[in-house]
Formats: sequence, structure tokens, C-alpha cells
Amino acid sequence: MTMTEIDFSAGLFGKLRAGAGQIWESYVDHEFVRILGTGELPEACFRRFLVQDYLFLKHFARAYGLAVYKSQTVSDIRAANAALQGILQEVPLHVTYCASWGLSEAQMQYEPEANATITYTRYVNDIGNSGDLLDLLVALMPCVAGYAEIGQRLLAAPTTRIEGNPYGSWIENYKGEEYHEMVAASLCKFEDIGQRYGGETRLARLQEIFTTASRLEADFWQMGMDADPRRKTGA
Ligand SMILES: Cc1ncc(C[n+]2csc(CCO)c2C)c(N)n1
Repeated sequence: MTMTEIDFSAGLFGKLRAGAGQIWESYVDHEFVRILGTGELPEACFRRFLVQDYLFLKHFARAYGLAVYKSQTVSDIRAANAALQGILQEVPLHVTYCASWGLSEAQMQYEPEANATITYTRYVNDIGNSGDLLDLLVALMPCVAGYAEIGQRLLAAPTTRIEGNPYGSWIENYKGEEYHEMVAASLCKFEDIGQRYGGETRLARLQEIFTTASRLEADFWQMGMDADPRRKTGA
């Protein structure tokens, strides 16, 4: 298969990714992702993740709405709007999976938010409210680019199975060409905004935001893992 290989180590993004070090690894190489790839992830974990991710995507769509508002050029508005549309396209995947478990979209909307969902989504929106467009995009990039890196890794891992894997269509979504092109375009726009907003002079604060968002991504996977009925610790 021909795939646009994304260089995740380039530019401002690459600097922030490297700066997040072990925390980035704990996100993109989380146990949840590894056993999702082999198909061994307990269904309870995936369900928990997916219902919460539905609620998460709603807040991320709001965050891109905020990015539209914070934009100062038509080109930046267009890019934020395209990302918002991309999120809305991701939602039906969640709704279809949940429907197969007898859970309707109406029911998903009223599921209580997990602490991990509240923490991550409100953090990103707070960064966006209190900072400028670059701060907000830095908080959003671990989400956007991280899933493409995960898709790329799953594609390369010899242990990954698509056929017969109950999560096969979910994996296909994130390792597909169309998705990777969208991420490549987002990274390109991010680098452009990084330069215009003086990213290099703001590295310490931007690193803090990027590392925190990456940690909250890892916590989001962990929230899914903790739904495994065999692992209940009572903690
Ligand atoms: C916790 C969590 N993190 C990242 C994504 C992936 N994702 C969410 S929005 C978006 C950009 C456009 O689709 C991407 C890639 C997710 N679904 N859930």
C-alpha cells in the first residue's frame, strides 16, 4: 500500500513531541493501543472508551469552533473549519459501533462524563479561552497527530491484525490515506501558524501545554483500560 509517511520529528511539532519524551511514548504506545491492534482488548474497555470519546469529540468540535473565533486570517479560519468538519465526520464511526451494542446516539449524549474526559476537554478549552490561536493549536495537536502516529505504528507492527479483529474498522479509519492527508495538512498549517505567532520564542510555555495534553491523552486510554472487569482494583 502506498501511504504518505508523515515525519513526526519535523519542525515545531517535532520539537514539542521530542520534549514530551516518555509522556508522548506512554500515549502512542499505550497498552490499550497495543491490544486493540491484536484484537485482544476486552469489549468493556472499548465501549467505555468509545462512549467517552463521543463526548470528547463534542468538546473538541467546540475547541475548533473557538479556533475559528481566535483566527485572524481567512486562511486560518478555513483550516480550523476544515478540522471541525473532520471531527463531525469521525462521530458516525462511534455512533455505528455503539448502535451495534444497542446504545443510541440519544443515550450516548446523556452518559455521564468520566473524570478523564472532563479533565482533558476542559483543559484544552481553557487554554484556548485564556491563550491565543497558537496556544490552542498546541493543546489540540497531540490529539490530531498522535492518532496518525498510532495508525502508522499499528500498520507497521507485526502483531496487528485487521481481519477478524472486532476493532478492525476503527483501526482502518486511523491508518487510512485520507486521514493521513488531513493530518499532514494540519501539521503544515500548524508550522505556518507557529512561525507567524513566534513559536520558537515561546517554547517553554508551549511545551508545558503540549506535554500536559499528551499526558491527558494517555490518561484517556487508561480510563478505557480501567473498565476491564478483570482488573478492578477497588481504587
Ligand atoms: C481522546 C481522543 N484523542 C484523539 C482522537 C482523534 N481525533 C479526535 S478529533 C481529531 C481530528 C479530526 O478528526 C482526531 C484525529 C480521538 N478520537 N479521541
